This record gives sequence, structure tokens and C-alpha cells, in this order.
Amino acid sequence: MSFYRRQQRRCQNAQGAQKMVGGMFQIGREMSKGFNSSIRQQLPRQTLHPPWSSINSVRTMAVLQWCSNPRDFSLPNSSWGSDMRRLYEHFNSQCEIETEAGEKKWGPWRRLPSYNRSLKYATGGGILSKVIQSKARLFTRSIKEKGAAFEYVMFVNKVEQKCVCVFQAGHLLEGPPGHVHGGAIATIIDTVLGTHATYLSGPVMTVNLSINYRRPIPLGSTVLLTSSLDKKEGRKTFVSCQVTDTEGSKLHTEATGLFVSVTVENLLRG
Ligand SMILES: CCCCCCCCCCCCCC(=O)SCCNC(=O)CCNC(=O)[C@H](O)C(C)(C)COP(=O)(O)OP(=O)(O)OC[C@H]1O[C@@H](n2cnc3c(N)ncnc32)[C@H](O)[C@@H]1OP(=O)(O)O
Repeated sequence: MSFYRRQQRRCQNAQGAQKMVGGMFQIGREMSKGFNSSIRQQLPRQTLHPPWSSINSVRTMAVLQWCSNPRDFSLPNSSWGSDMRRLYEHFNSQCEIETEAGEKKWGPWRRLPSYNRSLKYATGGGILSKVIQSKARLFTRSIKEKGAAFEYVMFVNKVEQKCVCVFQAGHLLEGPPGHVHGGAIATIIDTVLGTHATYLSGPVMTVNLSINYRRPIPLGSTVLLTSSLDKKEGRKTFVSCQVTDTEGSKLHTEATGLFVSVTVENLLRG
């Protein structure tokens, strides 16, 4: 079995995840290094070596889990409509490609897994116990009913320095009758730009988000968010995003975001 195939198997192996205990968090790779060193003594050894860690040559979200059965929210579920599935397949099929010799290898895109818990930081005290007891949930993944709110999957392209998100807006995101709330659109934009900036630069926080709403997004529809790197200047990562229909022809929203790199200490102390 090829190295690639072994890693893919590991990644898909739910049994590996089931051995882990407790909750989960997902953070940028550099951030996880800092955090890992600070809590290395406190965590069971296996939690520092999740099945995903070995495929993190992908400069992407490191996933450190101690959940008994974590749900990856970015995988297809029964609520996904045909547009959502079609675009998922389109990008997912470019995550692995077959060479002329019939070997599988990584393609230009990577799907980013997505979980509903991120670290609950607090000043001082034992971080680990606070993390495990925390009721914090990632905002966009906090509604359990499938298809009710934010259904989305993100893919990153390292060479093109792009990130795309296929987003299906559920009925709980209503703003104007029959259309998606502007705050919900801002939320998904911040999520995509923030994730992309983290992928490019490590841990960051949003310091500026500027949004132009051009056309309303019908509730229940699927749209495509495309995020591009504009420039990096010291601690600042400038990214921009367009929200279009699934064909990429109708522009719904456009936005720019400025993200500033922060240290783990920044995040811990607030
Ligand atoms: C994103 C994480 C993803 C994790 C995975 C989960 C997926 C979910 C993803 C969800 C993602 C959700 C993500 C979220 O929602 S993050 C939540 C919303 N954001 C915040 O709460 C951030 C609040 N702000 C701060 O805490 C501080 O400002 C930080 C710590 C970020 C920087 O304070 P610090 O004291 O350290 O640095 P500095 O003040 O010297 O600034 C540094 C440089 O930046 C320039 N500057 C600063 N502000 C602005 C501005 N408004 N316009 C233009 N420029 C600005 C500034 O002039 C300077 O430039 P220069 O003078 O050096 O040239």
C-alpha cells in the first residue's frame, strides 16, 4: 500500500478517533505547536498524536482531538442539495488525482475538516480542565439539526493561495423574508477569510472586515465563496472574498478582510 493510501486510510479511520477521550479543538498548525508544548504534560500521550498529525505536510488546520466520536461537519449529509453535492464532488475529486501509472497522489485542493469545538481560553488556571469542561462551540457549527443553519465545506489550494467554500444557507438564517440575514453572510465570510488567513499565516484575528452586499441570497440556496490572498505585510494578512452563485456568474457579496497574526499568549489572555 502506498504511503499516500496509508495516510488516507488513517485519516478516514474513525476507530482511531474513537480511542480518544473528551472534546476537541481545531486550530492553525503553528498555534497547535505552541499549545501542544504548553499542555504537553497534561494531555494523555495519544491525544498529541492524532491520526491527522502525520498528514500535516498540508499547511492547513491541525486537528487535535480527544473526542469519542467527533463529527466532521464538512462531510456530505442528507440535508445537502444537489448544488452543494455537485460542487463538493467537483473540489473533492481534485484532492486526489491518479497519475498515468495509476498511482494516487495529492491533487491541488485539500478539504478542510470542520468540528464544532475550538479551545475555550481563559486567563490563568489549568487550561486543560477548562477546555474539557467548556461548553463553547464554534458558532457556525452549533446548531445540530442538519441543514438548518450553516452547511459548508472549505477547500484550500496552496499553489493558487486560494480558499473556496461551498455554503448552503438553512432556514434559521433568515433576514429579509425568504433571504439570508446579512449578519449570517458576514459570519460565513469571516469564517472563510479567517480560516484562509490562518492557513496562510498561522493564528490570526480579524481586525477589519468590509462587506458590500450586492444581491440578496435566497434562503436554502447554495453559493460559492472564493477567498484570495491580496498581500501580506509583516503581521498583516489582507484577503478578499467574493460570494457568487454556484456557476460563479452572479455576484451576491464581496468583502475584504484584514487579519493580524497573534501569539498563543494573545489568545490565552484575550
Ligand atoms: C481565525 C482562527 C481560525 C481557527 C479555526 C477555527 C475556524 C473558525 C474561523 C473563524 C474566524 C473568526 C475570526 C474572528 O472573528 S476573530 C474575532 C474578532 N476579532 C477580534 O476580536 C480582534 C480584536 N482585536 C485585537 O484583539 C487586537 O487588535 C489584536 C490582538 C488583533 C492586534 O493587537 P496588537 O496590539 O497585537 O497589534 P496592533 O494594534 O499593533 O496592530 C498590528 C497592526 O495591525 C494594524 N491594525 C490593527 N487593527 C487595524 C484595523 N482595524 N484596521 C487597520 N489596521 C489595523 C495596526 O495598525 C498595526 O499595523 P502597523 O502599525 O504595525 O503597520
